[in-house]
Amino acid sequence: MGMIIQGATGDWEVVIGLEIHAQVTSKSKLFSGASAAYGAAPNSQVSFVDAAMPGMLPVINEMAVEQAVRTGLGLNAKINKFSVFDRKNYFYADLPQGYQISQYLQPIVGEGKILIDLKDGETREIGITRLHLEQDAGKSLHDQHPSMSFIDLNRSGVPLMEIVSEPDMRSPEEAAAYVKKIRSIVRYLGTCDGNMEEGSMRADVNVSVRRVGEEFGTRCEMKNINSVRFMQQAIIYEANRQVDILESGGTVEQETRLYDPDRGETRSMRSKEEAHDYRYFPDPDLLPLEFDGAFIERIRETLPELPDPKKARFIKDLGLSPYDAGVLVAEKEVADYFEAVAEGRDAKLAANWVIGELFGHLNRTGKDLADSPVEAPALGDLIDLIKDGTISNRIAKEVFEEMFDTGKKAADIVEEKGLKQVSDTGAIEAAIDAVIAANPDKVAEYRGGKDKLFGFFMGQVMKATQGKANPGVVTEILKPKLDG
Ligand SMILES: Nc1ncnc2c1ncn2[C@@H]1O[C@H](COP(=O)(O)OP(=O)(O)OP(=O)(O)O)[C@@H](O)[C@H]1O
Ligand SMILES: [Mg+2]
Ligand SMILES: [Mg+2]
Repeated sequence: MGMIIQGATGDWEVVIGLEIHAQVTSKSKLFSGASAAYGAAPNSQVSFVDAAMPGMLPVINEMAVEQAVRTGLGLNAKINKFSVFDRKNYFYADLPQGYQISQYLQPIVGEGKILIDLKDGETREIGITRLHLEQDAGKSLHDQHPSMSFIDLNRSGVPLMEIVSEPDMRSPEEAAAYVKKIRSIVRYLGTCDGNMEEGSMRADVNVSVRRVGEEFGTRCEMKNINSVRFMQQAIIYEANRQVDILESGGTVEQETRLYDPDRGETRSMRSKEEAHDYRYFPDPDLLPLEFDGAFIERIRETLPELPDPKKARFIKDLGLSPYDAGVLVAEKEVADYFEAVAEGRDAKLAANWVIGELFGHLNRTGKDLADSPVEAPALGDLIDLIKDGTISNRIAKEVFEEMFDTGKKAADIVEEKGLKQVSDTGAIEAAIDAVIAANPDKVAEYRGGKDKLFGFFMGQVMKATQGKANPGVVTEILKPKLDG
C-alpha cells in the first residue's frame, strides 16, 4: 500500500528511490593493500595510495570485484562484461586525491530486480537500476576540538558498492522493506556485513510527491542515513514538507538535504544550483574491467540459496504460511537453525517453536540466535517429546523455559521434575472420579444442558494431575462418565 498524503486540494502520492552504499566484505581496500577493518585507531590503516601521495598508483582488489559480481547476481541483475572506473572530482578535506574513484556511465552491474516482503507475506517487485564499485572517502571529525577539525583516513579507499534502485517505492514501509531485503541478500551472499550502526550500510534517500497517476515530481535527496527507523521518519517529514510547499502554490527545488534525527526534520545542505559538477572522466591509472562468461558462471555456481527461493521452498515443500516462511528466511542463521530443527519432523510445529517460544525468549533476554542457550538439536529433542506423547504442549513450554535458563536437555528436565505425561488410564480415571465426586452441583448443571462446563472438568482434572494427564485420554474417559 502506498502512502497517500491528503492535502486541502487533493491527494498526494509519495515516490521513493534509494542509493545504498554497502561496504564490500574485504580485508583490504579497493586500490591498496591497507586494512579495511572497522574500529582501528585513527590513521593507522592508511597506505600511500589512500593518502594520495604523488606518483602512487591504484591497483584493483580482485576480491572486491568478485564480491560486486556476486552481489549483482544476487540482485538478479545483468553483469556488464566491460566496465570502467571514473574519477568523480570534488574538493573536500577528507578526500586527499581531490576525486573519488567510482563508476559512472559503464558500471559493473546493470539492471536487476528484487522482491520486498510486505505485511501478511505479500511481496512486491522493486527495480534495481545499477550497482557500481567505488572507494569511500576519509572521515572528518568536527567534535574533537573547539576550533579544529581532524581527518581520519582509515576509511579512505575502503571498497563500497553503490546499489541504486528505481523510484519504485511508495511508502516508508516499502523503503524499510527494501533496505531489509538488500541487507538480507548481501548477508546471505557474504558480500557485506550489513551493519548499519558501524556504517557498513548507509542509504541516500530520494523523495518526491505527485498527484496519483501523474508524472514524477522533483526529488530531494537525504544523504547518509544509517538506521531504518530514521529513514522512515525522514521520508514522512520530507514528503509532508513537499506537500505543504506544493499546496501553497510553491515549487520543490531539487536539493540535497540533511536529516536531523534529534529534531526530526530535514535541512537544506546544497541546492541543485550549487550542485557539484563532478566532471567525471575515465581514470587513466586504471584499466577497464573485462570479464568472460566463464568468470561470471564460476561465481554464479557458488551462490547460496537466497531468501526468496528459500521462502518459496518453505511454503511449497514444508507447508509453512508465507508469513512464517518470510520470518524464517530473513536471516540465513535463522533459516539454517529452523531447518536443523525441522529436519525429519513436523515443519509447522518446528516453525511455531522457533518463531513463538525461541524468538520470544531471545527478545525478552536481548540475545541473538548465535548466543541462544538452546541449540537446534536440543529444541528438536523437545519437539520429539511432544510428538511421542511424553509431555503435553503446555508442559513443553515449561520445559523450554528451563532449557533456556539452564541449558539443560529436555529429557533430563522431564525426568528430574517428573513431568512425564500420564496416559495410564487407571491413574487418570481415579483423578476424574475424585473431581466428579467433589462437584455434584456442577455435574447436575452439566447434565441439565450446560455443555460449556466440560472445560471446567478438564481443568480440574489437569490441575489434580499437575498438568501431566494426557488431555486426549482425559477427554476419552471423562466424556462418558459425565454424560452418565
Ligand atoms: N522523482 C523521483 N522521486 C524519487 N526518487 C527519484 C526520482 N527520480 C529519481 N529518483 C531516485 O533517485 C536516485 C538517483 O540516484 P543516482 O545515483 O542515479 O543519481 P544521483 O543521486 O544524482 O547521484 P549521486 O550518486 O552523485 O548522489 C535513484 O535511486 C532514483 O530511483
Ligand atoms: Mg548515486
Ligand atoms: Mg544520489
